[in-house]
Amino acid sequence: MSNPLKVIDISKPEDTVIEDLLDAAVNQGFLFVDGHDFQQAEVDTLFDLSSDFFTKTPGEEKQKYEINKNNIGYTGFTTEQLDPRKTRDFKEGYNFGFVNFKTGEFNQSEDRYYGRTDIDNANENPVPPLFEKNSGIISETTRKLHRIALKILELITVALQVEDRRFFVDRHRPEEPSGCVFRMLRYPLIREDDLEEAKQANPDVDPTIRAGAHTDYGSLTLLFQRQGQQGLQLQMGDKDWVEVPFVKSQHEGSAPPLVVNFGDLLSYWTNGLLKSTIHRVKFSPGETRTSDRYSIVFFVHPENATQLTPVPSKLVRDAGGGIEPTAITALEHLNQRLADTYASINY
Ligand SMILES: O=C(O)CCC(=O)C(=O)O
Ligand SMILES: [Fe+2]
Repeated sequence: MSNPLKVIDISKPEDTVIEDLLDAAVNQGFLFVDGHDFQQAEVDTLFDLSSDFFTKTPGEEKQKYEINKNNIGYTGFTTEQLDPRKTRDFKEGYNFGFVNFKTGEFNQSEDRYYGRTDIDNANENPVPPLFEKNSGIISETTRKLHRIALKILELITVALQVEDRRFFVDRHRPEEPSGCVFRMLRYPLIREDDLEEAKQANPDVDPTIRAGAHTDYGSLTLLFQRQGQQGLQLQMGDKDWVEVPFVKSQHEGSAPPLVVNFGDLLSYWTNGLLKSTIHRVKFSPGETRTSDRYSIVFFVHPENATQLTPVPSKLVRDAGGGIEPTAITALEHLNQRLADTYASINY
């Protein structure tokens, strides 16, 4: 499969990568990022952990950790609907949230996360025992992903010719409350749901679509996929759907490049200059896939209180054409999008 996306190596000197980064952000909204410091063995361990959780935990046990108002927990096969016009997504996921990226603590209680107390109430966002047992690698992974995200954001700041190169970094501080979520996802090979019923209600239902067409909400999304488990597709330009291939790292022993895309918030913040591209997950009919698709995703958001007034850059100003979008906070932006997606959960 040919690769329609750029691959940038963030371990290379800054001035050799920023042009490609900006070009990808402005024209495609997606790219591959190599030169992160994840080893293949490390990422294999994470995927093994994810498959252990999804395939070895009984359904009723998973329900005990069902997604809550903090966007933390397990989403089963009927919870999420990324494209509201279509059937529900046939996939399952587990969201880790309320992470302090300085200490690596995750699923903290609300009071502790917001700094109202030092005491953690572990029952509020309970961690399944398998993840509790492996909390070390989960913490390390989230911290590392956050550092990589900051590096990419700093490169974008330079590419956008913003005077203060820490503009985004200062608004994504690791220990401040934000909408950041670390997520494990599984799309089973065979779908077992009431598709017939869904088809009768809506003849447009396509059983091969596993995550409906959508854009991401935050600033950046970083994703690991596995060889032989493709399925992510993008809507770019006037082309129909473009497949994201699997590509290998240029670094010996390293995990594959991260798939990185820009979310609605960053697009809003840059007057639409950076693209938040529509994507979905689809299994091709009749393909010779032999395993489920697993992905590991990190959704990056700025600190909740961040005011989304346009980024101070001439490129951003020009993109706005003199029109200033309404200044809302990052939290307001996120809440609006979450309310649309989880229509069945009351906030
Ligand atoms: O699993 C994937 O490849 C894509 C997931 C995704 O787009 C999402 O969860 O927002
Ligand atoms: Fe997405």
